[in-house]
Amino acid sequence: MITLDDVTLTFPDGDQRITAVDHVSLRGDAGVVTGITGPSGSGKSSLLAVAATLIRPDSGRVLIGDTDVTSLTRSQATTVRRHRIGIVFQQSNLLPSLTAREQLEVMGELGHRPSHQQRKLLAERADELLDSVGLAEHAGKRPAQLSGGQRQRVAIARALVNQPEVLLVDEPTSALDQERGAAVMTLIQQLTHERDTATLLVTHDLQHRAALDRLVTVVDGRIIDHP
Ligand SMILES: Nc1ncnc2c1ncn2[C@@H]1O[C@H](COP(=O)(O)OP(=O)(O)OP(=O)(O)O)[C@@H](O)[C@H]1O
Repeated sequence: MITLDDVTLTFPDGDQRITAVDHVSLRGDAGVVTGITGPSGSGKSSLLAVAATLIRPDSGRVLIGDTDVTSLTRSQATTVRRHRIGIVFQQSNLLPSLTAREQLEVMGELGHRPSHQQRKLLAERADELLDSVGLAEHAGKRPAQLSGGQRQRVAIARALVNQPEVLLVDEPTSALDQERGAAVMTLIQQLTHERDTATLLVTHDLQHRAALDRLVTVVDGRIIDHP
């Protein structure tokens, strides 16, 4: 579960400050895709960056499970981010020289040197995840050999390799056509249900509304409805 509790985030804007997130409280439950929508500039990505511990809010708290990540040091927050949060950005941000399997293995090895046994388990998990995103046969391919939709699937699998409780996804379909976009959204919903992740998914277009279990709308940094 992820909880944002009365979070406010401002950015400098000349000699003033602009409020990107304005007293937002939001809970993402395990096994639920919570969609966050709203107009351009309304603060969706800022909200996600705070949830990801990438930006510390001016005030308010972010809890991952029971851990208040806003009170952690930068290095403690990095550890939480690596182990408990998976992040998928608009562009898949894959490393060009690595195969699909290696993208996942590298993520699993970040920050520690795995034993032989751990490496073996990681390779198994990478294969299992690539299978679950429909890419078992493409595990040995590099990003340039994959389509946009396949690259986004690798990015989703990579985000799940450390078995995170929280999955944060920013506009996953923006580089995809409608059909591939729909397939990626359905996949995220299916993995959220199967793996019990608390998924927050930012999207400005609602043609894939069916793949969201819940939807909140942000306008001018505030959540305006909580259906
Ligand atoms: N690094 C930054 N420095 C200054 N202002 C910023 C920064 N990032 C975002 N903002 C401002 O904060 C507000 C919210 O931006 P944000 O990117 O979170 O909106 P968004 O809803 O994700 O927009 P979009 O749908 O266009 O991606 C905007 O007014 C934006 O200009």
